[in-house]
Amino acid sequence: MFLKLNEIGDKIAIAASGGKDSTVLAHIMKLLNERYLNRKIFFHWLLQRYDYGLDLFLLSIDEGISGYRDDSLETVKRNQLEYQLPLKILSYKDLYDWSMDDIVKEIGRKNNCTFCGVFRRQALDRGAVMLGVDQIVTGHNADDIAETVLMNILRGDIARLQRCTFIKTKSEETIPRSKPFKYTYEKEIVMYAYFKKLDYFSTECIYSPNAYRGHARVFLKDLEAIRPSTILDIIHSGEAFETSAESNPTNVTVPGVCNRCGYMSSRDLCKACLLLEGLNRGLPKLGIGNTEKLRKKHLDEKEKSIGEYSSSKRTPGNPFIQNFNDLKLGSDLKKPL
Ligand SMILES: Nc1ncnc2c1ncn2[C@@H]1O[C@H](COP(=O)(O)OP(=O)(O)OP(=O)(O)O)[C@@H](O)[C@H]1O
Repeated sequence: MFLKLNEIGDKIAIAASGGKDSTVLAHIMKLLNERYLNRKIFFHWLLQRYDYGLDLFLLSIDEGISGYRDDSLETVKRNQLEYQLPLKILSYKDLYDWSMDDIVKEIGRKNNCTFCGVFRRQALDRGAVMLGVDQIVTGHNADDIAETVLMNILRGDIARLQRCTFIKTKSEETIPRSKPFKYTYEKEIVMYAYFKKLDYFSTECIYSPNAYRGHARVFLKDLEAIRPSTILDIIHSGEAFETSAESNPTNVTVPGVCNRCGYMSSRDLCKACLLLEGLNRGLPKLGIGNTEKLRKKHLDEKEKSIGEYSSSKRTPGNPFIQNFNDLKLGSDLKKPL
């Protein structure tokens, strides 16, 4: 499985949160990569199977969640010493000027996971570019993927449903990501970590109790109690929806860059910049839910109020007359990579 996802000589960033999944992932990748120098010994062929020849890195994102991520990053640092792998840590505060603590203060505990997920995805991509890796691997397990399939069905998000079960992303515009634990149950990972006495951080995120994912998780656990194969059944159902870019235009992403941050995006303004724009303007709901509707509504309101505003007072630099098209030209929020 691991070898099929990677090629010998690949540079791989292991997305390390300090939790059980990514800790087990780092442990196993390190183990599979181990090189045995004494090749003349009798069981040479047996031992050589581990010699994957990958160039491994740990990549962690510090979302700025006091009492949670700071502690889990300490676990990552201990594992870095244990596994002797280079570690890169990037923080939301440095990349976006907002930590999750700041964001939650601004928007409350509803929808905060949307910000965290979008920012983390981009932060991991940015870290991967800095490290010059060919691929990112994450610790998503079978339970996580089944939850995602369920959530996409419940939200009617067909585009995501068609690609959420890919073991390796197929988009040409970003660094590929793979999920080697796609078919591994969470309980197997916990047992492995326990019996191998791995050092991992097991506290749930303090800002996620209200997340929609939590409801999908509870529902899934109830179903699993009735029918043990539920998790893999749901993944297989999700796979039945998988479509390639050739057969379905919704899966086609046009490679490009965000006009604001210059980072990879299939749209003029990437989702992270749209969310940031909302935060910086005191309109935190701007990038949540049906973005198109909100963009249009916001634009209409601006245009209406501009019409009521005396034209003599309008100046090109006046923020009052900025609309969303102006965002494409802006660079005030741009942070260097
Ligand atoms: N802050 C982070 N830094 C780096 N990678 C992360 C981070 N948060 C999540 N990931 C990656 O995404 C995967 C799934 O995220 P999830 O939120 O389920 O992680 P977790 O519960 O904090 O920890 P884990 O999945 O490692 O047990 C992780 O296994 C890890 O590979």
